Amino acid sequence: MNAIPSAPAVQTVHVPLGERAYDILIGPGLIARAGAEIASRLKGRRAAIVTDEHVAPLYLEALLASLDAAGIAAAKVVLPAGEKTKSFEHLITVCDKVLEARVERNDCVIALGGGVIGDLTGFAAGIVRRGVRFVQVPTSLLAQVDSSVGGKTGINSRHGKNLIGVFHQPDLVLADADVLNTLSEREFRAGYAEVAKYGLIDKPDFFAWLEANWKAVFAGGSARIEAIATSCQAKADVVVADERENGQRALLNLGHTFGHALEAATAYDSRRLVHGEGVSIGMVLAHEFSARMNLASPDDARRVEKHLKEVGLPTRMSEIPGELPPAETLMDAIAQDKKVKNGKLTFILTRGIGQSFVADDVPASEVISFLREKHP
Ligand SMILES: NC(=O)c1ccc[n+]([C@@H]2O[C@H](COP(=O)([O-])OP(=O)(O)OC[C@H]3O[C@@H](n4cnc5c(N)ncnc54)[C@H](O)[C@@H]3O)[C@@H](O)[C@H]2O)c1
Ligand SMILES: O=C(O)C(=O)C[C@@H](O)[C@H](O)[C@H](O)COP(=O)(O)O
Ligand SMILES: [Zn+2]
Repeated sequence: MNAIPSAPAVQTVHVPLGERAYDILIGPGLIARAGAEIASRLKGRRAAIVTDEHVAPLYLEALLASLDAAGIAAAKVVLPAGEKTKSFEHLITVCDKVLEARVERNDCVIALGGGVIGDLTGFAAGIVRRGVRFVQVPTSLLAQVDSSVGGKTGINSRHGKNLIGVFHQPDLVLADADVLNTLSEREFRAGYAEVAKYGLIDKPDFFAWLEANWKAVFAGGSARIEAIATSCQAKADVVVADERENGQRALLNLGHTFGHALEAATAYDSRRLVHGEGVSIGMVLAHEFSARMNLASPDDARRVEKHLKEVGLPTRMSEIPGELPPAETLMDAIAQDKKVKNGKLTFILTRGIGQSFVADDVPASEVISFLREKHP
């Protein structure tokens, strides 16, 4: 990693996916520029903005004004905030609103919000008229570093997390760093778990840089933009190599097999657990499980836990408020994971910091006895 640059400026990460290629712009003032950026890239002059009730009062007017100034007429839909919004009920609302607004294939649907709004809106954009243009304006750290990039969209099912959805790449991502100033500390930390994830997958230098510079990242300014851009570049590289997760894209799931099971076990109740917190606990579990399988040193798991704890993230299942179901129920959720092939479990395991790999055919018996140990 480089030293922290002095002045925050807009950085561009290009995602070279052939006819689905797009830019991710990261920096200050991008909501004010959104209309101009969209108008210069897309032919349509109509849009539908989807946002949530926390983000709407903060940024919707500014986005509408920017679109209006660029000659783009926009409809809007404001949904409840939180993970439970990733549901069929709200998908229907968004699809109806987009159709009512006569958004055509060359027009666009804009997600203004965190990963919940991005995943839901991207799914709607992928299925209305069999696919309309899609612009991500991510407003949470998690959405800026992860969910707005790569084209995974979807909703949750009673059978588990993100089980219904499509791949639908955005045409543009506008990550306005200024908006992170209104994000709660808890949500900022949750997004940070996904930032740390990139270091733990295959960027040990980035992880070490985060250990040294996390306070500057939390404080804002250039270090934050640097961390967001590094994360987006890391994700873009993986997505370009394996857009539809036939192999190595599964690395981006580090910590998620356990994390998603915990989200399902807490009924997607954000008072108990949010996605990034589940990923934080899941990444520690993945490192501990790797040590238990004699793949990595227990010191690596301790180092990961130390850093995540230091920034204030939960690292243990016991930190989740309220009762958790037994290990067997967590296993049921894990068995519904999309990485399961022919009934065999796939986990992202590690040989050390920044040395993650995709492990097919992980014995369920090992996982259940590990879970029983961790959650007696
Ligand atoms: N598609 C992908 O590749 C991908 C990647 C990672 C996570 N995800 C999904 O993303 C979701 C989590 O996203 P999230 O952490 O952004 O959650 P979220 O969308 O629920 O946002 C977190 C909270 O912050 C609020 N908020 C967002 N931006 C704000 C701002 N600027 N100021 C004040 N409040 C703001 C929201 O209203 C919400 O209450 C999960 O559903 C997860 O599965 C998807
Ligand atoms: O983009 C990906 O690929 C990821 O796995 C990123 C994850 O951080 C994200 O939570 C994603 O939604 C998980 O996907 P899923 O396929 O496990 O539902
Ligand atoms: Zn995630």
